[in-house]
Amino acid sequence: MSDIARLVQALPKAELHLHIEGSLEPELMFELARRNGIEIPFNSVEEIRAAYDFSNLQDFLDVYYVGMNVLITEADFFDLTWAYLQRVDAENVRHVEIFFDPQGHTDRGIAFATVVDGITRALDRAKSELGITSKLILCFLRHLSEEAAFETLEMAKPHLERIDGVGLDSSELGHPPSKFQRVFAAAGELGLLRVAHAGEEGPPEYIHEALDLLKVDRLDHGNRALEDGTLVARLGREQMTLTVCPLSNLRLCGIKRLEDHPLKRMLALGLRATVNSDDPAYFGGYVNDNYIRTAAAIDLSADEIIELAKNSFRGAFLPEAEIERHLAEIDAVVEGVA
Ligand code: HPA
Ligand SMILES: [Zn+2]
Repeated sequence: MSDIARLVQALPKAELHLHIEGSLEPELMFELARRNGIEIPFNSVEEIRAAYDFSNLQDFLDVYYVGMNVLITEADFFDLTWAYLQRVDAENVRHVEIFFDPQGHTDRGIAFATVVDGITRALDRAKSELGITSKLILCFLRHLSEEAAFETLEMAKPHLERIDGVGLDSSELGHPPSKFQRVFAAAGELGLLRVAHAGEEGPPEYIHEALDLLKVDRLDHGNRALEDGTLVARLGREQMTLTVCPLSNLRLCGIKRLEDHPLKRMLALGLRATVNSDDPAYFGGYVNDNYIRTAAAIDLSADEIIELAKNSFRGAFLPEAEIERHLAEIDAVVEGVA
């Protein structure tokens, strides 16, 4: 193992940008298709992997929504989530904030409760057996209507004890945050935290809207903020956490080569950037791979890697004392490694 890989493995980390449906590995997709008698347009695990050659976000989403059709029962959602949690436990991830896309399921006739019950059963087991803490974030699909988002928020109401926040994902271009201003306001009144994907493919204006209209507590991606100096200054001043996903950016062609990734520049500009996997089964790497491959490509120093791990806790929706405890753990690990 390289020195970088050893450091990344040793550091306690939080993952703040993970779509649980995007952790569906081809092997499990195949198994669930068989278990549930669902037809998928692939004949083998190799054929599934070969289809993961995307040229933009929409290209990926088209495959992602087909993949999630195999998720039917509470046990399926449990198995999916538990597989992810075991995987990141081995990478020394101590806290996760997981997105789920209820509309991808309820629109296929799956009960909202089936989805939440399966996911939360795995999260509870991770807490008791692995010591991994978690938050759960309901994402609205932005290519669908405001009305559909309100219906989804209504379905969530009996489950608010288990849902910590709302987010906004799916096709960004043509679906600005402003479309969801009212539903985010309603979610805020219910005491939910707010995040949104913005600036992944969309222009800086969408990031301004996420901040000003959706009143987000954290920003997902945010890469295109770098095109707008005023926005960069504001994000730095407010210490807004950006959940950056380098391998996702590469696979969805936001950058041509990982060497072109702006993560180092973001840190140098004083932005609170974090490293995350987004949809690890589709983008070729879990969180540690994102750290290690990016560090090698853009020459991140040990101090920058440590700062990224610290930022993952600073940006987490955890009580201040918990954050401080995780930061102290990182300091202790660094002392030990040094
Ligand atoms: O990377 C993503 N971007 C937008 N929506 C998504 N839904 C799952 N993954 C993504
Ligand atoms: Zn995402």
